[in-house]
Amino acid sequence: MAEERKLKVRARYVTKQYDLLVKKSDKVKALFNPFSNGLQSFWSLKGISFDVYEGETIGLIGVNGSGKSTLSNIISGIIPPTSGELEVNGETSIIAIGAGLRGQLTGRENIHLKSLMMGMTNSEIAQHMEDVINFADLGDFIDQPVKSYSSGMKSRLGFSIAAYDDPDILIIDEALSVGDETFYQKALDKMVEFREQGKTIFFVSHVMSQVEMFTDKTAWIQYGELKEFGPTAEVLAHYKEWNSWFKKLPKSEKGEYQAAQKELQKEFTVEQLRKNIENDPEHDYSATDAKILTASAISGDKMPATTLVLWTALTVLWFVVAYMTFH
Ligand SMILES: Nc1ncnc2c1ncn2[C@@H]1O[C@H](COP(=O)(O)OP(=O)(O)OP(=O)(O)O)[C@@H](O)[C@H]1O
Repeated sequence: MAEERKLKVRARYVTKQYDLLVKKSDKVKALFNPFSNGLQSFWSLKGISFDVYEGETIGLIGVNGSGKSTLSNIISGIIPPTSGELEVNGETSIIAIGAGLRGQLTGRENIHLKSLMMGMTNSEIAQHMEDVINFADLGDFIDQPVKSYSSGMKSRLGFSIAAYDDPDILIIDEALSVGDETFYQKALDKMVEFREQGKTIFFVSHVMSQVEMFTDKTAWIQYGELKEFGPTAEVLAHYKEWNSWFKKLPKSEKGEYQAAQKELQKEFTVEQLRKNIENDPEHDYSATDAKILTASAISGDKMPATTLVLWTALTVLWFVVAYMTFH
Protein backbone atom coordinates (compact mmCIF):
# COMPACT_ATOMS: atom_id res chain seq x y z
CA MET A 1 0.00 0.00 0.00
CA ALA A 2 1.35 3.43 -0.92
CA GLU A 3 2.43 5.54 2.05
CA GLU A 4 0.18 8.54 2.59
CA ARG A 5 1.98 11.84 2.21
CA LYS A 6 1.64 14.30 5.09
CA LEU A 7 0.02 17.59 4.17
CA LYS A 8 2.13 20.45 5.55
CA VAL A 9 0.51 23.57 4.09
CA ARG A 10 -2.96 23.83 2.59
CA ALA A 11 -4.05 27.21 1.26
CA ARG A 12 -7.51 27.91 -0.14
CA TYR A 13 -8.28 31.31 -1.60
CA VAL A 14 -5.89 33.12 0.71
CA THR A 15 -6.12 36.88 0.25
CA LYS A 16 -4.37 39.92 1.65
CA GLN A 17 -5.95 43.32 1.40
CA TYR A 18 -4.11 46.47 2.47
CA ASP A 19 -5.45 49.97 3.08
CA LEU A 20 -3.91 52.38 0.64
CA LEU A 21 -4.36 55.60 2.58
CA VAL A 22 -1.39 56.38 4.71
CA LYS A 23 -2.24 59.70 6.34
CA LYS A 24 -4.04 59.39 9.68
CA SER A 25 -6.26 62.36 8.76
CA ASP A 26 -7.54 60.48 5.69
CA LYS A 27 -8.42 57.50 7.85
CA VAL A 28 -10.34 59.72 10.30
CA LYS A 29 -12.16 61.45 7.39
CA ALA A 30 -13.15 58.08 5.93
CA LEU A 31 -14.42 56.96 9.34
CA PHE A 32 -16.71 59.98 9.74
CA ASN A 33 -17.98 60.09 6.17
CA PRO A 34 -21.10 57.92 5.78
CA PHE A 35 -20.93 58.24 1.98
CA SER A 36 -17.36 57.07 1.76
CA ASN A 37 -16.60 53.69 0.23
CA GLY A 38 -14.16 53.21 3.03
CA LEU A 39 -10.41 53.33 2.57
CA GLN A 40 -9.13 52.55 -0.87
CA SER A 41 -7.57 49.17 -0.75
CA PHE A 42 -5.02 47.08 -2.58
CA TRP A 43 -5.25 43.30 -2.87
CA SER A 44 -1.71 42.06 -2.52
CA LEU A 45 -3.06 38.49 -2.83
CA LYS A 46 -6.31 37.83 -4.70
CA GLY A 47 -6.99 34.23 -3.61
CA ILE A 48 -4.11 31.76 -3.57
CA SER A 49 -4.72 27.99 -3.31
CA PHE A 50 -2.24 25.10 -3.18
CA ASP A 51 -1.26 21.98 -1.23
CA VAL A 52 2.31 21.35 -0.10
CA TYR A 53 3.44 18.00 1.33
CA GLU A 54 6.19 16.89 3.70
CA GLY A 55 9.63 16.86 2.11
CA GLU A 56 8.68 19.11 -0.79
CA THR A 57 10.80 22.09 -1.72
CA ILE A 58 8.75 24.85 -3.27
CA GLY A 59 10.08 27.79 -5.25
CA LEU A 60 8.15 31.07 -5.07
CA ILE A 61 8.82 33.21 -8.11
CA GLY A 62 7.33 36.32 -9.70
CA VAL A 63 8.19 39.87 -10.66
CA ASN A 64 8.78 42.55 -8.01
CA GLY A 65 5.66 43.30 -6.01
CA SER A 66 3.81 40.18 -7.11
CA GLY A 67 3.10 39.04 -3.54
CA LYS A 68 5.83 36.49 -2.72
CA SER A 69 6.87 38.06 0.59
CA THR A 70 3.25 38.66 1.56
CA LEU A 71 2.53 34.96 1.05
CA SER A 72 5.72 33.92 2.92
CA ASN A 73 4.82 36.14 5.85
CA ILE A 74 1.30 34.70 5.96
CA ILE A 75 2.55 31.10 5.92
CA SER A 76 5.05 31.88 8.68
CA GLY A 77 2.35 33.56 10.79
CA ILE A 78 3.98 37.02 10.82
CA ILE A 79 0.86 38.59 9.28
CA PRO A 80 -2.69 37.20 9.13
CA PRO A 81 -4.47 36.64 5.81
CA THR A 82 -7.50 38.85 5.16
CA SER A 83 -9.61 35.87 4.17
CA GLY A 84 -9.35 32.29 2.98
CA GLU A 85 -8.32 29.09 4.67
CA LEU A 86 -4.79 28.28 5.69
CA GLU A 87 -3.69 25.09 7.37
CA VAL A 88 -0.04 24.92 8.47
CA ASN A 89 0.99 21.65 10.08
CA GLY A 90 4.25 22.14 11.96
CA GLU A 91 6.63 24.76 13.31
CA THR A 92 7.64 27.38 10.78
CA SER A 93 10.78 29.47 10.69
CA ILE A 94 11.30 32.28 8.20
CA ILE A 95 14.61 33.67 7.02
CA ALA A 96 14.34 37.02 5.35
CA ILE A 97 17.11 39.60 5.41
CA GLY A 98 17.10 40.99 8.93
CA ALA A 99 13.59 39.70 9.72
CA GLY A 100 13.17 38.96 13.39
CA LEU A 101 16.59 40.40 14.28
CA ARG A 102 16.79 43.22 16.85
CA GLY A 103 19.10 45.92 15.50
CA GLN A 104 20.16 47.31 18.89
CA LEU A 105 21.24 43.88 20.16
CA THR A 106 24.48 42.15 19.15
CA GLY A 107 24.49 38.97 17.06
CA ARG A 108 25.21 36.91 20.19
CA GLU A 109 22.36 38.59 22.10
CA ASN A 110 19.99 37.95 19.21
CA ILE A 111 20.85 34.24 19.28
CA HIS A 112 20.37 34.21 23.07
CA LEU A 113 16.98 35.91 22.79
CA LYS A 114 15.78 33.48 20.14
CA SER A 115 16.98 30.52 22.25
CA LEU A 116 15.05 31.81 25.26
CA MET A 117 11.96 32.25 23.08
CA MET A 118 12.32 28.62 22.05
CA GLY A 119 12.28 27.63 25.73
CA MET A 120 15.88 26.33 25.93
CA THR A 121 17.65 25.81 29.24
CA ASN A 122 20.96 27.58 30.01
CA SER A 123 23.07 24.52 29.19
CA GLU A 124 21.17 23.94 25.93
CA ILE A 125 21.70 27.59 25.02
CA ALA A 126 25.48 27.31 25.47
CA GLN A 127 25.73 24.44 22.93
CA HIS A 128 23.20 26.03 20.58
CA MET A 129 25.05 29.36 20.71
CA GLU A 130 28.29 27.72 19.64
CA ASP A 131 26.65 25.91 16.69
CA VAL A 132 24.94 29.05 15.41
CA ILE A 133 28.04 31.25 15.84
CA ASN A 134 30.24 28.69 14.03
CA PHE A 135 27.79 28.42 11.16
CA ALA A 136 27.30 32.19 10.80
CA ASP A 137 31.07 32.69 10.86
CA LEU A 138 30.89 36.43 11.50
CA GLY A 139 34.16 36.78 13.44
CA ASP A 140 34.26 39.66 15.93
CA PHE A 141 31.08 41.09 14.45
CA ILE A 142 29.08 38.59 16.50
CA ASP A 143 29.54 41.02 19.44
CA GLN A 144 28.59 44.12 17.46
CA PRO A 145 25.00 45.48 17.27
CA VAL A 146 23.14 43.99 14.32
CA LYS A 147 22.29 47.48 13.05
CA SER A 148 25.95 47.81 12.03
CA TYR A 149 25.78 44.64 9.86
CA SER A 150 25.70 44.62 6.07
CA SER A 151 22.69 42.90 4.48
CA GLY A 152 24.90 39.87 3.72
CA MET A 153 25.92 39.63 7.38
CA LYS A 154 22.30 39.91 8.53
CA SER A 155 21.39 37.16 6.12
CA ARG A 156 24.18 34.93 7.51
CA LEU A 157 22.99 35.45 11.08
CA GLY A 158 19.30 35.06 10.16
CA PHE A 159 19.95 31.89 8.19
CA SER A 160 22.08 30.37 10.95
CA ILE A 161 19.54 31.13 13.69
CA ALA A 162 16.65 29.74 11.63
CA ALA A 163 18.60 26.66 10.50
CA TYR A 164 19.42 25.71 14.08
CA ASP A 165 15.80 26.35 15.14
CA ASP A 166 15.09 22.95 13.63
CA PRO A 167 11.75 23.95 12.10
CA ASP A 168 9.41 21.59 10.21
CA ILE A 169 8.76 24.23 7.59
CA LEU A 170 11.54 26.54 6.56
CA ILE A 171 10.79 29.67 4.54
CA ILE A 172 13.72 31.39 2.90
CA ASP A 173 12.79 34.78 1.50
CA GLU A 174 15.59 36.14 -0.71
CA ALA A 175 17.97 35.70 2.20
CA LEU A 176 20.58 33.90 0.12
CA SER A 177 20.71 36.41 -2.68
CA VAL A 178 22.88 38.84 -0.72
CA GLY A 179 25.45 36.53 0.84
CA ASP A 180 28.81 35.62 -0.64
CA GLU A 181 29.51 32.41 -2.58
CA THR A 182 31.12 30.54 0.36
CA PHE A 183 28.18 31.11 2.64
CA TYR A 184 25.71 30.39 -0.15
CA GLN A 185 27.27 26.92 -0.67
CA LYS A 186 27.20 26.22 3.05
CA ALA A 187 23.56 27.32 3.28
CA LEU A 188 22.66 25.20 0.28
CA ASP A 189 24.24 22.11 1.89
CA LYS A 190 22.19 22.80 5.01
CA MET A 191 19.05 23.05 2.92
CA VAL A 192 19.82 19.74 1.22
CA GLU A 193 20.25 18.22 4.70
CA PHE A 194 16.82 19.60 5.65
CA ARG A 195 15.27 18.19 2.53
CA GLU A 196 16.74 14.77 3.26
CA GLN A 197 15.24 14.93 6.74
CA GLY A 198 11.83 15.33 5.10
CA LYS A 199 11.37 18.98 6.04
CA THR A 200 9.36 21.31 3.87
CA ILE A 201 11.03 24.34 2.36
CA PHE A 202 9.66 27.44 0.63
CA PHE A 203 12.35 29.21 -1.34
CA VAL A 204 11.69 32.75 -2.59
CA SER A 205 14.20 33.85 -5.19
CA HIS A 206 14.73 35.91 -8.31
CA VAL A 207 17.70 33.74 -9.22
CA MET A 208 16.22 31.15 -11.57
CA SER A 209 19.29 28.90 -11.47
CA GLN A 210 18.90 28.57 -7.66
CA VAL A 211 15.20 27.76 -7.99
CA GLU A 212 15.92 25.25 -10.74
CA MET A 213 18.66 23.53 -8.79
CA PHE A 214 16.95 23.40 -5.47
CA THR A 215 13.18 23.08 -5.79
CA ASP A 216 10.81 20.29 -6.88
CA LYS A 217 7.76 22.42 -7.46
CA THR A 218 7.30 26.11 -8.09
CA ALA A 219 4.52 28.60 -7.47
CA TRP A 220 4.54 31.51 -9.90
CA ILE A 221 2.79 34.48 -8.33
CA GLN A 222 1.72 37.20 -10.72
CA TYR A 223 0.17 40.44 -9.42
CA GLY A 224 -1.50 38.71 -6.49
CA GLU A 225 -2.65 35.61 -8.37
CA LEU A 226 -1.25 32.12 -8.57
CA LYS A 227 -0.45 31.96 -12.25
CA GLU A 228 0.94 28.42 -12.15
CA PHE A 229 1.87 25.77 -9.61
CA GLY A 230 3.61 22.58 -10.66
CA PRO A 231 6.95 20.88 -11.40
CA THR A 232 9.72 23.48 -11.33
CA ALA A 233 11.05 22.76 -14.83
CA GLU A 234 7.61 23.37 -16.41
CA VAL A 235 6.77 26.48 -14.41
CA LEU A 236 10.20 28.02 -14.98
CA ALA A 237 9.94 27.42 -18.72
CA HIS A 238 6.61 29.28 -18.82
CA TYR A 239 7.89 32.05 -16.56
CA LYS A 240 10.95 32.55 -18.77
CA GLU A 241 8.71 32.68 -21.85
CA TRP A 242 6.53 35.33 -20.19
CA ASN A 243 9.61 37.31 -19.16
CA SER A 244 11.08 37.38 -22.64
CA TRP A 245 7.67 38.46 -24.03
CA PHE A 246 7.54 41.23 -21.42
CA LYS A 247 11.13 42.35 -22.01
CA LYS A 248 10.43 42.78 -25.73
CA LEU A 249 7.56 45.23 -25.09
CA PRO A 250 8.33 48.91 -25.72
CA LYS A 251 9.05 50.79 -22.48
CA SER A 252 5.71 52.67 -22.51
CA GLU A 253 3.73 49.43 -22.98
CA LYS A 254 5.60 47.82 -20.11
CA GLY A 255 4.58 50.70 -17.85
CA GLU A 256 0.97 50.54 -19.07
CA TYR A 257 0.81 46.78 -18.50
CA GLN A 258 2.14 47.07 -14.96
CA ALA A 259 -0.17 49.99 -14.14
CA ALA A 260 -3.19 48.06 -15.47
CA GLN A 261 -2.35 45.01 -13.35
CA LYS A 262 -1.94 47.17 -10.23
CA GLU A 263 -5.27 48.85 -11.02
CA LEU A 264 -6.94 45.42 -11.14
CA GLN A 265 -5.49 44.74 -7.69
CA LYS A 266 -7.06 47.98 -6.42
CA GLU A 267 -10.42 47.29 -8.03
CA PHE A 268 -10.66 43.67 -6.94
CA THR A 269 -13.79 42.94 -4.88
CA VAL A 270 -15.17 40.24 -2.65
CA GLU A 271 -17.81 39.68 -5.35
CA GLN A 272 -15.07 38.82 -7.85
CA LEU A 273 -13.48 36.51 -5.29
CA ARG A 274 -16.84 34.80 -4.78
CA LYS A 275 -17.23 34.34 -8.55
CA ASN A 276 -13.71 32.89 -8.85
CA ILE A 277 -14.52 30.39 -6.11
CA GLU A 278 -17.90 29.52 -7.63
CA ASN A 279 -16.29 28.92 -11.02
CA ASP A 280 -13.57 26.69 -9.59
CA PRO A 281 -14.60 23.10 -10.46
CA GLU A 282 -12.25 21.71 -7.80
CA HIS A 283 -13.68 23.74 -4.97
CA ASP A 284 -16.71 22.77 -2.91
CA TYR A 285 -17.98 26.33 -2.66
CA SER A 286 -21.06 25.68 -0.53
CA ALA A 287 -19.08 23.96 2.22
CA THR A 288 -16.61 26.73 2.87
CA ASP A 289 -17.96 29.96 1.45
CA ALA A 290 -18.61 31.60 4.82
CA LYS A 291 -15.06 31.13 6.05
CA ILE A 292 -13.43 31.84 2.73
CA LEU A 293 -15.25 35.09 2.18
CA THR A 294 -14.80 36.68 5.60
CA ALA A 295 -13.26 39.61 3.71
CA SER A 296 -16.75 40.92 2.98
CA ALA A 297 -16.83 42.79 6.29
CA ILE A 298 -13.70 44.78 5.50
CA SER A 299 -13.69 44.85 1.74
CA GLY A 300 -14.49 48.50 1.20
CA ASP A 301 -17.26 47.44 -1.21
CA LYS A 302 -19.74 49.06 1.10
CA MET A 303 -19.69 51.30 4.12
CA PRO A 304 -17.00 50.00 6.49
CA ALA A 305 -18.25 48.29 9.66
CA THR A 306 -16.53 50.83 11.94
CA THR A 307 -18.28 53.73 10.17
CA LEU A 308 -21.60 51.93 10.41
CA VAL A 309 -21.19 51.41 14.18
CA LEU A 310 -20.09 55.02 14.67
CA TRP A 311 -23.05 56.40 12.73
CA THR A 312 -25.54 54.17 14.55
CA ALA A 313 -24.11 55.29 17.91
CA LEU A 314 -24.26 58.99 16.89
CA THR A 315 -27.87 58.63 15.69
CA VAL A 316 -28.93 56.99 18.97
CA LEU A 317 -27.11 59.71 20.93
CA TRP A 318 -28.87 62.40 18.88
CA PHE A 319 -32.28 60.90 19.74
CA VAL A 320 -31.41 60.66 23.45
CA VAL A 321 -30.24 64.30 23.57
CA ALA A 322 -33.31 65.45 21.61
CA TYR A 323 -35.65 63.49 23.92
CA MET A 324 -34.00 64.93 27.06
CA THR A 325 -34.06 68.48 25.66
CA PHE A 326 -37.73 68.53 24.66
CA HIS A 327 -39.15 66.71 27.73
N1 LIG B 1 1.98 46.97 4.40
C1 LIG B 1 1.62 47.15 3.14
N2 LIG B 1 0.72 48.11 2.81
C2 LIG B 1 0.33 48.31 1.54
N3 LIG B 1 0.79 47.57 0.48
C3 LIG B 1 1.68 46.61 0.75
C4 LIG B 1 2.15 46.34 2.08
N4 LIG B 1 3.03 45.31 2.01
C5 LIG B 1 3.12 44.95 0.71
N5 LIG B 1 2.31 45.73 -0.05
C6 LIG B 1 2.12 45.65 -1.50
O1 LIG B 1 1.79 44.32 -1.83
C7 LIG B 1 2.39 43.96 -3.07
C8 LIG B 1 3.17 42.67 -2.88
O2 LIG B 1 4.31 42.95 -2.10
P1 LIG B 1 5.38 41.81 -1.76
O3 LIG B 1 6.45 42.42 -0.92
O4 LIG B 1 4.67 40.63 -1.21
O5 LIG B 1 5.94 41.45 -3.21
P2 LIG B 1 7.18 40.54 -3.62
O6 LIG B 1 6.70 39.64 -4.69
O7 LIG B 1 7.78 39.91 -2.41
O8 LIG B 1 8.16 41.63 -4.24
P3 LIG B 1 9.79 41.66 -4.36
O9 LIG B 1 10.16 40.66 -5.38
O10 LIG B 1 10.04 43.05 -4.82
O11 LIG B 1 10.34 41.39 -2.99
C9 LIG B 1 3.25 45.14 -3.49
O12 LIG B 1 2.54 45.89 -4.48
C10 LIG B 1 3.42 45.95 -2.23
O13 LIG B 1 3.52 47.32 -2.53
